Amino acid sequence: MGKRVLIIGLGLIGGSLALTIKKEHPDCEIVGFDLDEKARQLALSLQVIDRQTDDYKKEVASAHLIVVATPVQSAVSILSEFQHLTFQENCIVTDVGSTKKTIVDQGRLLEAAGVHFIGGHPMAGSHKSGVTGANERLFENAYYLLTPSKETSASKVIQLQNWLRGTGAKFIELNPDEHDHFVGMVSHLPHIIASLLVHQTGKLGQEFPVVSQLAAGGFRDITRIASASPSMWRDILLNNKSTLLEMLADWNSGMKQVEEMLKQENGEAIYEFFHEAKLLRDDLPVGKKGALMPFNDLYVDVPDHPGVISDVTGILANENISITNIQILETREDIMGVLRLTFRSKEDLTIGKGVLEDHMYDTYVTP
Ligand SMILES: NC(=O)c1ccc[n+]([C@@H]2O[C@H](COP(=O)([O-])OP(=O)(O)OC[C@H]3O[C@@H](n4cnc5c(N)ncnc54)[C@H](O)[C@@H]3O)[C@@H](O)[C@H]2O)c1
Ligand SMILES: O=C(O)C(=O)C[C@]1(C(=O)O)C=C[C@@H](O)C=C1
Repeated sequence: MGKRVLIIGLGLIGGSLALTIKKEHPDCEIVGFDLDEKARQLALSLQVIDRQTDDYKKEVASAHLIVVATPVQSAVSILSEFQHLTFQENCIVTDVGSTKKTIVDQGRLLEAAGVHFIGGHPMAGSHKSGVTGANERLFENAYYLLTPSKETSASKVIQLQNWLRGTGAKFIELNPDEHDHFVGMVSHLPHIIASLLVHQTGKLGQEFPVVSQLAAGGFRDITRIASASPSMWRDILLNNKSTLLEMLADWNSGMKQVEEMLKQENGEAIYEFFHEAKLLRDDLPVGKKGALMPFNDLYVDVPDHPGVISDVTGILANENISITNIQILETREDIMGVLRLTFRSKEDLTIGKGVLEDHMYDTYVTP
């Protein structure tokens, strides 16, 4: 009889992890629970899970791996309920929450009772939520952050990585404070900024509806994430409050400096502000594995006329090169647009770049 995995929270991340676990461990049984009955039924009919339960507490005792994949606040409550339950001796409990300190503090109480808890956070996702967006390749090449405590045995960490190896992610260990600080900077603060930008634009758009039509590639790129789940992000902010308050104070003082430069029409300072940002941004690890940049992406300038996308994909298909994602970054009438193609590997990217250039397309690895 194979092992049993219990996934609590059958949304984008829980569903995607269920798929990756099943891919690498086809003999295991994946049991799924979600508060929302529709999500449970959907996960079952999409074959993301093998079986659903409406009472996870009954399943805990027979599970070898338990993944809590709910929004952060619910994850903390579920872990606190776990204290009253009985687990198999070798069961590993993990989570996927975007903040770690409060969850790990709760998980540690379980460790004290002999349960192996290891906090986790795959640094990949989407602004989409729900099991319909589940994708077994979501975590490929991404960093998967783990926050074992000093007491967690190395063998348990390796066992968890083995369960999760189908993600194709790169594991990194951080302590929960480091995690919340670093991820606060590269994920949580940007989310607040993107959302405020949408609010400010929305206000202007109420008065001048044309504004929303003017919003082009730049606005779309910087605000895509504002379409994500509000309840997920409410929980993230509430669970990373002190870090984010410090970062917002820094942000406000940075904005004040920009305001001063502008009031004084200090062109030199404004130039330096943008120049330094450009150098820093250009120096980010493009092409290397990293939480900040997409991987194996090629940008292709394309004229905005019908058939161009099938021409590009056809050229690649003739060379047997698969693309894992294609995105149109900018489409303005009669003006050049940009396609972002994501390849499976660096080799595919290099060959794809070569053949597209042979067909007179302009391509770039950095946008
Ligand atoms: N979306 C991302 O980009 C991303 C990336 C990495 C980590 N995360 C983290 O993963 C977790 C899940 O995010 P998601 O994007 O999958 O969200 P989601 O909204 O797609 O799914 C969450 C699911 O949890 C269920 N749920 C809520 N409370 C529950 C409870 N008490 N018991 C059982 N089920 C419950 C919801 O019904 C929903 O189906 C969050 O903690 C989030 O911070 C998200
Ligand atoms: O790509 C996106 O849409 C995301 O917002 C993913 C993202 C991120 O900020 O990078 C969001 C939250 C998660 O905790 C991890 C990843």
